[in-house]
Amino acid sequence: MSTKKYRVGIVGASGYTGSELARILIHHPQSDLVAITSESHRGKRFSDLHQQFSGILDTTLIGSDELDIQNLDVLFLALPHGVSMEFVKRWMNSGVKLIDLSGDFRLSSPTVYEEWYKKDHTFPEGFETAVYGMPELHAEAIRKARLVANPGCYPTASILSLAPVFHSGVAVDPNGAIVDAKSGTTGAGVKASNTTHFSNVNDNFKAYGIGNHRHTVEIQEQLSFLVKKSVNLQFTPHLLPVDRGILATSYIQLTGGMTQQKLNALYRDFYHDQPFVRIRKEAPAIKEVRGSNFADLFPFWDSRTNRAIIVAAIDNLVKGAAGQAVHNMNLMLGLDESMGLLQVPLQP
Ligand SMILES: NC(=O)C1=CN([C@@H]2O[C@H](COP(=O)(O)OP(=O)(O)OC[C@H]3O[C@@H](n4cnc5c(N)ncnc54)[C@H](OP(=O)(O)O)[C@@H]3O)[C@@H](O)[C@H]2O)C=CC1
Ligand SMILES: CC(=O)N[C@@H](CCC(=O)OP(=O)(O)O)C(=O)O
Repeated sequence: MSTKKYRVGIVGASGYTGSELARILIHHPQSDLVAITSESHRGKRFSDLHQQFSGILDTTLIGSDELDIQNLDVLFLALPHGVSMEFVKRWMNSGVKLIDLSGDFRLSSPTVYEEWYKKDHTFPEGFETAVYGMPELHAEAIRKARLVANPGCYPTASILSLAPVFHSGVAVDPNGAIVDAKSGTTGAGVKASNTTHFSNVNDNFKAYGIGNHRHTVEIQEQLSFLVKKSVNLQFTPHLLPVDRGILATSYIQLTGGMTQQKLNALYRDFYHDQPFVRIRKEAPAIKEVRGSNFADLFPFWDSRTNRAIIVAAIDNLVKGAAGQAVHNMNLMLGLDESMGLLQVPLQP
């Protein structure tokens, strides 16, 4: 078995997913983290910015204009949407494998993007090449991809929850599904804002983006792709007073004839060869996946209302972002898909 080291770079080092990528990649046996960029902190050391890396990763940050792109095998873009597309445009034909953590290339077309993100797309050509990076659904395409659009954190929890039932065709009305999701504040990025201000988050809990959050269309499109017809669903996010974690509870109306045993079998069969989806016997808690790449699912059949209720827990920064991105890298490089990603969750 080859033990070749692949040369890897991260753009956007000062952000949360940039730091989480570094945390995973430094222990990845076949990655060599050779370049980390920061526009706002170039010249500083990575560990000056993220002090938990002191003595572990003291690499000097460079500007993205200083990157020796020809010298890299893989480049992660951990940038805000709207910013990332310019970098994809610049490096699309450089030969480097690009993994974009933003939402810039996740949707089916620039038109859908502009409708939901309320901004112009400056690199529409990228949509022809981009592959939606959810390994549980698109592993074959990801293996051949030059540009992977890494999924959003809420869509990761939501799509994994709904896919087995939608794929089996037992939902009464695929348009009637409801996803009620809650996220920790790191989902909003490193920049302080009124929303993430301590006094507004601590001892508090609120819904936002009701009826119009951009992740609604991302979830709908992936499920539509799976069932080969248009899907409309209800998605409501909430902000939790915790650092990390997403807990999503999904409701799908079924006809009778379902049992708890059959529902469990549906989920176990759909994910039987997936290393990071764990089908649980009880509802998972966010601390049971914290710091790990696992997505824990609990399918529950409510015979009283004929509803399947699926509770999902992920770490938004790992399975919802950096971990899933490294999983995509493994597939793109033809490596064991779980390489460097089998950390045990940090509990308590
Ligand atoms: N946080 C999460 O849970 C998840 C995030 N994502 C997506 O991943 C991407 C990165 O997220 P995250 O790490 O949380 O974001 P952050 O806001 O924490 O970090 C983004 C970084 O991008 C760099 N940057 C470069 N140009 C700009 C610019 N014009 N404006 C602002 N920042 C800029 C900055 O780093 P520097 O100055 O060092 O270059 C900044 O720290 C986003 O697209 C996000 O939507 C996806 C799933 C989950
Ligand atoms: C808690 C929180 O604010 N979460 C973010 C989504 C997280 C994310 O990064 O999603 P994208 O990659 O699709 O932008 C939000 O609701 O906007």
